[in-house]
Amino acid sequence: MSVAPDPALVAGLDSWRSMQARQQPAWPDAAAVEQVSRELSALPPLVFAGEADVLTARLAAAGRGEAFLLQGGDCAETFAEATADNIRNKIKTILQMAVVLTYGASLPVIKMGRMAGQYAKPRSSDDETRDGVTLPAYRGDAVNAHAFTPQERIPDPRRLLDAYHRSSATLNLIRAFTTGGFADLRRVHEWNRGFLANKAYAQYEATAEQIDRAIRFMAACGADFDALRTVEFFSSHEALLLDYERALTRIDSRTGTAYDCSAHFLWIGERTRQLDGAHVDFLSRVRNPIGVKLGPTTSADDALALMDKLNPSDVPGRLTFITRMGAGRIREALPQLVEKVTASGRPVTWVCDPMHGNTITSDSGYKTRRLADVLDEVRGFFEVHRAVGSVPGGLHVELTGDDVTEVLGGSEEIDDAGLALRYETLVDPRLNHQQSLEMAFQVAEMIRQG
Ligand SMILES: O=C[C@H](O)[C@H](O)COP(=O)(O)O
Ligand SMILES: C=C(OP(=O)(O)O)C(=O)O
Repeated sequence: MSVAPDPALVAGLDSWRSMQARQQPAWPDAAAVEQVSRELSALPPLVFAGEADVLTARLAAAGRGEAFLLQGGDCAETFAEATADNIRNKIKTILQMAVVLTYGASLPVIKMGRMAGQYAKPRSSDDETRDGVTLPAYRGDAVNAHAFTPQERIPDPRRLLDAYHRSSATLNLIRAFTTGGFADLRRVHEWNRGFLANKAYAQYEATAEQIDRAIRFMAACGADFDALRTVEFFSSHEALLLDYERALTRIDSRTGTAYDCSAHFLWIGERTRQLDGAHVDFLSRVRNPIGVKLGPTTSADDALALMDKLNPSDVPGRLTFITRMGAGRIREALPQLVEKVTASGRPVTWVCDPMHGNTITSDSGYKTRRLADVLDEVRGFFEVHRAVGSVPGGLHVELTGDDVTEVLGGSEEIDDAGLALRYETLVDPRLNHQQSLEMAFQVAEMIRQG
């Protein structure tokens, strides 16, 4: 039997429309946006509310130190790259990192992609100028195209429908890979095939061999391995384009409450987390587990006020704070936040995004990051939580399963000249497959030390 929603709850889902919504595209035609919203509202949800509830329970465990979140994927997914090869390589990378973390740290790892919906980006500037020509900035494939022509840069709401369909196809393949046998832990070696031999892969092979031996031993003892065949894999993206998120929000017939069914987990970005802003209001009204990015200027009072607004009933796992302070600032900026939030005794899951506070421009002009800074921020995150007695609950990273050259350093020693070889991202630099594995080994060690 379905539960009827409270009419006030349904009306509240549109209250963001009278608030300031930052980082929205300047859509040229409001009627076209309304038409697309109607079409999206009539399409099936991408996820089931019950799956979001399972994730809330998993994130609650991460908040208590009984699990660890690994959230990773592109800075910005693109329509052109929503291919089987790309999706498979990203999943393989996340599965491999998860194996390294699970084995190294003896903790269950919650696997979540910045995938199947990460098609919109907040930007520092509304415009981009090249050779004296100024056009609207690229805001992700859900909004406009990257090509630098006046026509391509005009925000087009029909792209929201494309974003929905690409997300749907991506999620379909993710579900096939993660439940159809590809993610079976007994294939742990095969996820490494096709990558060139190097230090991180050799280290991975050694771990995989140990896991294999343990599995063979348990099999010989008569253990039942059905549970190893499938893995839980959750989708997530920044809930930036409120017309899209609203249209994908549905009333759960089991409970009469609202879920944003565009993904299992949605987060609010550093640029849109104003307490009286539209994004915070909208996500306060859906029941998914949600995150908020917190940059180095966040005060403890900001964090506490966000908890009041976004998780007034103190549901464990509902609210994740994703801190992105920068390696140079985390040790001074994070303690005051963590101390006060911890002293409140209220549940929050703390996750480290070591990417967004460490962006630099290289001498040759590439937007990049140093792997050393990224790892140093993760180290600082663990140090602060250990000192305060709180729980470092996870990692949020921009990565790809491919062999790109966007982040400096790592055992391949990518330098400024090397960036030009395969710099493919349209917005922010991502760890490549090897750098991602290197990071997993180091983070497993950090967890183990605790
Ligand atoms: O991914 C994060 C932001 O969208 C990105 O850093 C903004 O980049 P910009 O400063 O190039 O606009
Ligand atoms: C824009 C992002 O991050 P932040 O809001 O932390 O800058 C992002 O994660 O894509």
